[in-house]
Amino acid sequence: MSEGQENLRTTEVDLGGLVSVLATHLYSTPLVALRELVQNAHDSHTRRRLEDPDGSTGRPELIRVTADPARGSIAIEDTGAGLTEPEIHAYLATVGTGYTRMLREVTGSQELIGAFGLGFLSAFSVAEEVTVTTTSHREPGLGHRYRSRGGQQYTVDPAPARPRPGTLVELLLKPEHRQLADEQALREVLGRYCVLLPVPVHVGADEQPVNGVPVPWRDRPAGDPHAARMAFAAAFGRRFEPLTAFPLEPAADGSTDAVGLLWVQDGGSYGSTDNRDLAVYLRGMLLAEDARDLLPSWAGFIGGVIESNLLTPTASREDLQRDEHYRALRQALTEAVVNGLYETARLHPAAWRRILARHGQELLGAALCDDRLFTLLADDVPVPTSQGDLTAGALRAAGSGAVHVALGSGGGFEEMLYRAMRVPIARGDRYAVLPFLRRYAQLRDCRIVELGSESGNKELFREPEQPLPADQAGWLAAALAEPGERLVPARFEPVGLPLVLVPDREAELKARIEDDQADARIPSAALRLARAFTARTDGTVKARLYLNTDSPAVHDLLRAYREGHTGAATAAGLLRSVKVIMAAAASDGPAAGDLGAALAGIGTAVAALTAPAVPVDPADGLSVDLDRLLGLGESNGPDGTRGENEER
Ligand SMILES: Nc1ncnc2c1ncn2[C@@H]1O[C@H](COP(=O)(O)OP(=O)(O)OP(=O)(O)O)[C@@H](O)[C@H]1O
Repeated sequence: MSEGQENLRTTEVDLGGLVSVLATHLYSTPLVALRELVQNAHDSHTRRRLEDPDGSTGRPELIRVTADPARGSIAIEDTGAGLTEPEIHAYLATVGTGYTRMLREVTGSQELIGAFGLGFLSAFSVAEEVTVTTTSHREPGLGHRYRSRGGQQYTVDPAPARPRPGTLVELLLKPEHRQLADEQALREVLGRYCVLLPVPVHVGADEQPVNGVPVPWRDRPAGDPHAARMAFAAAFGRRFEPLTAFPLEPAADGSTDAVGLLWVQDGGSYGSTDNRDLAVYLRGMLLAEDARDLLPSWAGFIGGVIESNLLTPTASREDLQRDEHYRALRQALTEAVVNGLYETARLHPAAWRRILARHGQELLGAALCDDRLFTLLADDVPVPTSQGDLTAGALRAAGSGAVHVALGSGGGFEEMLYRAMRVPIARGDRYAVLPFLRRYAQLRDCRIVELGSESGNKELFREPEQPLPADQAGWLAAALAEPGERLVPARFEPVGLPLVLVPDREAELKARIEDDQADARIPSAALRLARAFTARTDGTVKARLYLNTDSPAVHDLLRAYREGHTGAATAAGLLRSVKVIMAAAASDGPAAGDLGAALAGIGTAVAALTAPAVPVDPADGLSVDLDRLLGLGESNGPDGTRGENEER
């Protein structure tokens, strides 16, 4: 004995506490107890076949689960190997040890499910008393009855031999779990848990097993494989109808053994919808009911069932270890979804059209996350526009070779102009539309006009022939623009329109995306993409005030200013009011300026222009400054002098 080993002590186990934790806290739902017991019954069938391949003691046939609502009990009956009395003590009643794992190690059988020697304990999470009556196929004339309340102590007594080898497990349910004693509920739960188990599982007196639907990737059913896939998907997918179904094949490089079926669900999806639904089976038993994280995050419309023997379950068998097989499976599933969508587009055009119509919005985002998907979808996926859903190609054709997209949330002056020209405009405020079209334009080498951005507006608002002198531009900016508005002299149609305020849509978009982030409504991948596009916007310029240098009204205004005309400020005040009123009419959001003040400004200007001439006292040469009187600001000309027409 080495130094210090004389102090070696054995750790004490508080069996009562351990049993209680395992029985009541290991699993997320009491239904798992049913799964564990059916799985034990199934393993027992496999054991019997392995130990008695010739069937000298008869053949295992089926598993039957019955409920007695009056008594509040459930019974699981199998025709498997049964247990001898020593086996009851050594395996059933010893926590952490099971015969099943040993048998798998010896035989290498991949059909055996049990591994931890824990599952039976889960019976005590739902039952106040558990009775196991069993006859081993090795001792067909003997019967034993195990009985326990709570799992910590148990008795085993002789019992009449069962008519055939096998085991009957009876659960007297705790009052809070009595509702489980309902055969219809059992059909639903077991239909999902057992769908891939080869041994038939019947509920109550049913002649049809709950796992009677042919498994398309196993049974290779005769006839149309697509029809068989659709039938399985329709039977399994509880919430949605399948629009199409395609297989998950084993990876060619052997990185994953997973096989199964994926389908596109009916039921509209939006950018932020996540209806991913993936059930994972291990050796035929449901392991993870909602393993959505194995599917790509953009595939919110995909459902599926897969099975793999390489995955490792956690001890509760409700989740999977995140090991290299898990990662390889994720990769394989992404490939399978993309391949499946390609196959659907090629072989099932009607289903493809329905998928595009149902999931168009989400596919726009998906296309951005996967290059192959982008190639598939670029010309097919509908984009929401001012003229309904159109493909990017149709949008481009109608825009004379350019794709027009509005950055704002609808309306707006620039959009109005294009609508008048009957050019459809994509709704850039919708999920993924803007980055999708930017990428499309890059890929197809076409022009993209982003209405509301500075570059997009250049298409509408042309440079003036000559720049405005700085003093005139400065005066106009002070007289017409509010803080956050930038005055931009430009030429545009119609010339009758002297000025127009165009909000900076990129700044709006940025603000909205930051809002969305707070709401966590957009999946993070899509949000990152959107933010990358708005990162260059600093948001300080909230709107551009385009001043039409072709407009006669602007010519007159500038002339009046240059000449020091007192009416210049009155006219500018009037235009400022017009600006605010037009902006309010064009926007569906809050008014860009103070609408009340703008309306009042019109009245003030009209009053100023129609006020009776005030007589001038030639003695002191003073005149009444109308503008000052009206509170519209200084009316000084560039040099601070008054114009010759000031008394008019
Ligand atoms: N219905 C049954 N028929 C025959 N043997 C059974 C039955 N149920 C349980 N056993 C025996 O009891 C052992 C312990 O069962 P338990 O469910 O606790 O663990 P397991 O199935 O081996 O592993 P796991 O915890 O992974 O389910 C099994 O290995 C098996 O030998």
